[in-house]
Amino acid sequence: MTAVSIAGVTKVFNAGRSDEVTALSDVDLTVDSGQFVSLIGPSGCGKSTLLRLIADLIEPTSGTLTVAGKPARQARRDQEYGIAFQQAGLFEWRTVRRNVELPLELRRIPRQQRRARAEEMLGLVGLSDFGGHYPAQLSGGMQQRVAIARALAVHPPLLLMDEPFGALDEMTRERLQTELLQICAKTETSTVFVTHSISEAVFLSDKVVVMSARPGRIVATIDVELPSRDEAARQSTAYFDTVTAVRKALRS
Ligand SMILES: Nc1ncnc2c1ncn2[C@@H]1O[C@H](COP(=O)(O)OP(=O)(O)OP(=O)(O)O)[C@@H](O)[C@H]1O
Repeated sequence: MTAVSIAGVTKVFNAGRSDEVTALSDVDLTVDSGQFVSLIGPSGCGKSTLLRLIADLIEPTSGTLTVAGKPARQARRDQEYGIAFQQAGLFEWRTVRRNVELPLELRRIPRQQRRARAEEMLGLVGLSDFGGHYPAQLSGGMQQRVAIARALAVHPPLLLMDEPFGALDEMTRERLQTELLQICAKTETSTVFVTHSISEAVFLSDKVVVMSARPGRIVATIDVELPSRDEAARQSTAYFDTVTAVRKALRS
């Protein structure tokens, strides 16, 4: 099964005006079911634009884009994906539990079921004891885990993440990377992940998509084959070789 299929997608902002920008030009990309794919590239190369197109937050100027085999618009209606951005984007006046319940409320899932699902998700991200807290009472890393729990609450087959760990310190970031991989494996979720970090992209991904700017294009797609996805993998030759390959692709 294909989680995301993008063919010949171009996105022009402000077409016909003096501030016209071709953010993406003729992009092809396939994300297979269960795959973890990272998008990496210089600032302004269209990573977030591509993610927003998949999420149907904006429309392509040309080309086709399907999510779970459906047009992006239909996939959004069917809540085929969850989204987590760099800012956790939690509602400060809602408890952690009620933040996670929000997408279920929007789906009109009965209260008891909502509560049970929220507890399950909080367990998954290691925050079972914090359901009654408010976001301001949590650290940045914990808030990010709540955002991931919320994105996964409707059990979406696809997770879209835009630099979700960008604001965190290195240690927290590495811990969350390992947790995210475990969660994705457990829930069989496909993921499209935007990052500026080569090491993060390589550690997390089955496939790293390298982009260039003006206009945004895919310049290389690098498959990642690591012996494992635990801390030991960060010391493996395959890991260092792949980091070098991504760095070279970014430089060219
Ligand atoms: N709503 C918009 N209106 C006009 N131009 C836009 C809009 N959104 C993005 N752009 C332009 O499209 C290009 C790609 O932007 P995008 O945010 O996708 O890049 P990015 O790779 O995610 O960058 P960064 O790494 O800095 O977050 C940029 O030149 C940006 O100025």
